[in-house]
Amino acid sequence: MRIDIITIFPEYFAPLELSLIGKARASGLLDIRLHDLRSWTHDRHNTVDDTPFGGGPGMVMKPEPWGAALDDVAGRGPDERPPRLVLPTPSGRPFTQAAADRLAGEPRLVFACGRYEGIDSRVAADAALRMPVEELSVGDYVLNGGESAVLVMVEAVTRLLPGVLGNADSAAQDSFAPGAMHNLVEGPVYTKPRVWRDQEVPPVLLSGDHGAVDRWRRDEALRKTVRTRPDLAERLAAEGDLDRRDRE
Ligand SMILES: NC(=O)c1ccno1
Repeated sequence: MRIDIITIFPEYFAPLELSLIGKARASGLLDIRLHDLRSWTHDRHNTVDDTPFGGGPGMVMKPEPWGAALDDVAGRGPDERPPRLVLPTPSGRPFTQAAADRLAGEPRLVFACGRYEGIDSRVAADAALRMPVEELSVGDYVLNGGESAVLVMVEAVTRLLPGVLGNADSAAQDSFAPGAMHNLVEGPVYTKPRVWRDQEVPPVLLSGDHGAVDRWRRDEALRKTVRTRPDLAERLAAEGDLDRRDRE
């Protein structure tokens, strides 16, 4: 997968040199390219923003640098599939595990990091003439810019690519993963020592009975989901999963 990130703060993405994503880039599994939006400005101050039409506080990112940057970065050959453009914004559709799974199937993603009050809305409309465009939100809160949201999305998406996680099975057992963990969050996990500060590891985990361990883990995931995510528990109940799983 190739990922292009356009931002006025390329240094924000230093963490993508670390850990599993860093290793995937070094191995060629993942091609992440950073682009400084100011490279597409031509004035002395490398201006990327201006006051909003209609008045109001803050500044809006100018369309010209974004248009030129996307023309260059998201440009493609006549027989190449266009990349998918992702715009992180509080006003976007929720970025969920399902969205991460879907985006992990894309050969190319371009992330546009807005700042200030956002990017002139004509940029997304213009880009949509040439490529699929998605506005996605990592949560119902506002950040100072899209960079933190893109770090979150890039990590959630790229960890699903074959070969990035050490153990391919672990993603399937994560909270929200499609299949057995759909609408479920993970329950508790334990490692050595068996007793720590008078807390003992649940004996079933030491039993060697894999069926019993699987059932215990599912029950604990259900309990955790009911306790911390009643919204998901409602969905499970509506799908009849909660009752069926409860009985198992
Ligand atoms: N909630 C978000 O995804 C976001 C992006 C930029 N600011 O907030």
